[in-house]
Amino acid sequence: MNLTFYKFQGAGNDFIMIDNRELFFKNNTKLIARLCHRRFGIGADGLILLESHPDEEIDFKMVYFNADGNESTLCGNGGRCIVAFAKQLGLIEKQCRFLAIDGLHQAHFEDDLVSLSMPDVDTIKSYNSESCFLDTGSPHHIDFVQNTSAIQVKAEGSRIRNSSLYGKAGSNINFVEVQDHYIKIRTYERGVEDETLACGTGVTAAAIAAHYANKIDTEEVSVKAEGGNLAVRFSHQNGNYSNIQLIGPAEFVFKGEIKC
Ligand SMILES: N[C@H](CCC[C@H](N)C(=O)O)C(=O)O
Repeated sequence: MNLTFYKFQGAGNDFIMIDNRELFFKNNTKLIARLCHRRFGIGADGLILLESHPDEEIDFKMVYFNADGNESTLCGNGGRCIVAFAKQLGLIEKQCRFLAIDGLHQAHFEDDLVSLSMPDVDTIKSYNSESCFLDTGSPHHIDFVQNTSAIQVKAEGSRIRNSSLYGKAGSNINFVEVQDHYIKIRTYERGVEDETLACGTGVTAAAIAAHYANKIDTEEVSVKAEGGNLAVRFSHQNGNYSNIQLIGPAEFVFKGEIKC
């Protein structure tokens, strides 16, 4: 059987996109892991299905799988890429509403960037002044560091992710450096089990954590990831964060067919 797929990337976080409105592709952990494999497959951080939704007010449904083949929680960059994919398919124009595993999301285009609504954050667990945990649709551990370039992200990220701190479910691990007018981030991603060039829910978590820790005082934060620049906007009141938007590029790379 030949499978048609589209490859997209958002700040270097890359995904295999499949138009699954005919429900042709069935969830198969081994197959998804092979498709995401950088040598034996197409290669990607994750695979995303675009499916129809019965409610005409909802443009489509998003189903996300990590590179290990397992379905996972919200993918922020993947959410921005599926919006660009839906536009390329002619499903939407300038804005949309779609359903993901954590609920409804709105998205719109800002010039050639995609802005995605992210879930509210009202609980942040501070371990100390330089470390915390929060969930932005996916779980994120944040360590504030002096210099992200000096971090052995795969080794240190894997150690924390697999420690007793996060049990079997684990967490994504972010190393964040706060500069005057932006923050830098490097992320070890759960389910990829390696550093990715960007992580949308991680970028969102880093911006909110930096504001919560009084390391920044603006409600719009520029974030430099290894694979590109993103921005996070939010409203804040008494430790509650709402109207959160993740803004950044979401680009088509190529279309292909693969026997599977
Ligand atoms: N690996 C993450 C999901 C994808 C997150 C990332 N790709 C993003 O853009 O948010 C997890 O299992 O929690």
